[in-house]
Amino acid sequence: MGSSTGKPQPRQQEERDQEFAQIVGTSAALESVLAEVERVAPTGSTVLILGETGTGKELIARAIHNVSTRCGCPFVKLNCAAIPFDLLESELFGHERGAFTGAVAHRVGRFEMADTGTLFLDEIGDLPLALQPKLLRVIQEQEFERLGSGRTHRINVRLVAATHRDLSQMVARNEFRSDLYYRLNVFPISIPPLRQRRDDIRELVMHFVDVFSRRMGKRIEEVPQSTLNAFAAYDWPGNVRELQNLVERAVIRSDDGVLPNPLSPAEVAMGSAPKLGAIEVSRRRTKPGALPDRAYLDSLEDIQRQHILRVLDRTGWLISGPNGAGAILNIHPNTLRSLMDRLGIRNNTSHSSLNSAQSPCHARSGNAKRTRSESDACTE
Ligand SMILES: Nc1ncnc2c1ncn2[C@@H]1O[C@H](COP(=O)(O)OP(=O)(O)OP(=O)(O)O)[C@@H](O)[C@H]1O
Repeated sequence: MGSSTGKPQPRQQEERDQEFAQIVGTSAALESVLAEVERVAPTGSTVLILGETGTGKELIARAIHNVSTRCGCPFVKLNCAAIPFDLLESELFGHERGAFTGAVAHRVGRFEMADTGTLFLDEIGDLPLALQPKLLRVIQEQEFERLGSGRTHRINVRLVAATHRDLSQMVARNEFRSDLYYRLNVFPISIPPLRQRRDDIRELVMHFVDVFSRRMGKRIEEVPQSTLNAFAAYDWPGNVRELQNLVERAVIRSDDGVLPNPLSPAEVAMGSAPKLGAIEVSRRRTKPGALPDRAYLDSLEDIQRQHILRVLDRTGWLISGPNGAGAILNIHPNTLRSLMDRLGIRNNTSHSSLNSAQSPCHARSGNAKRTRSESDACTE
């Protein structure tokens, strides 16, 4: 653990590195997240982890548990979005036999399973309003009753919750109870999206190349600069999970020891950062005065096409009206339509703008979070 007074000493640094061994990356943004983890872990306080899908919220929750005095006790996870409403209460608090139709035996809930340890409630923003007072009570009083029982159970559980939603906005819309929000928001930790910590990309790529090449028994001897440049310029809407999946795809595709660029043109168009990012990468690696590699210089049309596709993706392909792409791009809808025609942008799977069989919408949903099954709500 680092001291609270400044930089960790070498031994502390070594211990810290071991504790965070699974967390790859050395960007300043990630380092400051880890410093927050170190600060809060030993306190036992409730932590709220905020971040887009795939940024590593669960990894951070586990790190908080591992660095805390509860390490060695249970770490129990429940994904509130993965459990049907009717079953969620029983999952959390357990039930007695006969508590409801189908309750043929008594069942221990996640709070009891996590006793003395940590309960990680993922997607807390999806917790139904009806269950929120019960959760508030158990956080405040550390006691609850199983469904169908009047017996009160006392427990000692540290709660770590996570969400990709803006809970304060949900509170403003009366979709989330303010008292529960304040109780959860004791110590918020925000994990920045990968596009805001591009310094981590290279290390993550190397890490996952290592993981997948070992797993598949393949030798990857070279990760070309062009592949790294493509990764560095991409926007990563699915964050580290998406990067992990794309590296896996690239390792599967590699048959000559070289890691190919796994990003399809559709993915690049849908999720690319402003291409200046790529140019900057080239510039940084190019001798002063030399021109960046032409391969990374997009034509104006390419940039227009990518930007229009991104805006259309946001508006659900709505072109006119105050929420349409025309209004966002500040051009008349008819002008936008003719521009789309000229650039070959069409909203169907056969559009040819990207030379791809995949529609942009499909490309995006391919990157998006995989549907979680009930089995994701696992226990360790
Ligand atoms: N810094 C990192 N180093 C190594 N692996 C990482 C890192 N961040 C995330 N991952 C990996 O990326 C995947 C997604 O991470 P995780 O499940 O923790 O994200 P999440 O934010 O909880 O996602 P979701 O919101 O969809 O539940 C996991 O396989 C995790 O191990």
